[in-house]
Amino acid sequence: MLHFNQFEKSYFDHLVLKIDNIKLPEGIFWIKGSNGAGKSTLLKAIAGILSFKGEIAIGTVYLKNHGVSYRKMVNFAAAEPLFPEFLSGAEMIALFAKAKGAISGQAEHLITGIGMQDYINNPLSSYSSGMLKKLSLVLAFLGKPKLILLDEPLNTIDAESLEVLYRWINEKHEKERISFILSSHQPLDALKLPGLKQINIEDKKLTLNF
Ligand SMILES: Nc1ncnc2c1ncn2[C@@H]1O[C@H](COP(=O)(O)OP(=O)(O)OP(=O)(O)O)[C@@H](O)[C@H]1O
Repeated sequence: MLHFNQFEKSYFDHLVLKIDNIKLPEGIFWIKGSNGAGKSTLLKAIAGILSFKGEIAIGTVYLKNHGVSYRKMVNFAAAEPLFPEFLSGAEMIALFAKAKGAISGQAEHLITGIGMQDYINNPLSSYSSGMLKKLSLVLAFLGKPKLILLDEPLNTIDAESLEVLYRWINEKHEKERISFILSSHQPLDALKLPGLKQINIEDKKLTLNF
């Protein structure tokens, strides 16, 4: 599904990650590594929002050569999402829904599914960190991506929303064959995500533990 070839990411002279040649199959992956290991860096590179050396591709669609088509296939929720404070949640979702080609009704289904309907029209400046996190999750599920990247999705969301998130991931994977890469310092519940596979980042390298 996701192919890395001669991938290297450095910040100035500091090499963070080097992946010679790895093909990740379809699935749900938990990317693990200590603080500063490079998890967010990798997710941002896959999302196409960080420069890097080498190639990342989904099938035959290369991020560097087919940027628009590639980015349509990849959705990303940042660990600490930042949004324009003057917009409402509904306006933010409408923008993303259009950009991602979401079908009619999908956004409303996600908003009510995760319980945001009571404050969806309020300005984002009034949102708590958990409310912003839920918004970032809704945005990540919009459209029809092939891959959804969730950086620390468990941070700040309540137990009820976590159950919704597990259900959404399983449904999307089973029904639409969408793959997921999640980073989390908190343990992910393997019973609630059957087939969860682990990836490790250690010593600037990626190891597939499956
Ligand atoms: N914008 C940046 N400029 C310079 N160095 C950076 C930048 N972003 C990250 N780094 C460095 O890259 C390395 C990997 O950082 P990254 O945020 O990807 O780690 P992480 O595994 O997500 O960490 P954590 O578990 O603490 O969130 C760290 O050494 C960090 O200092």
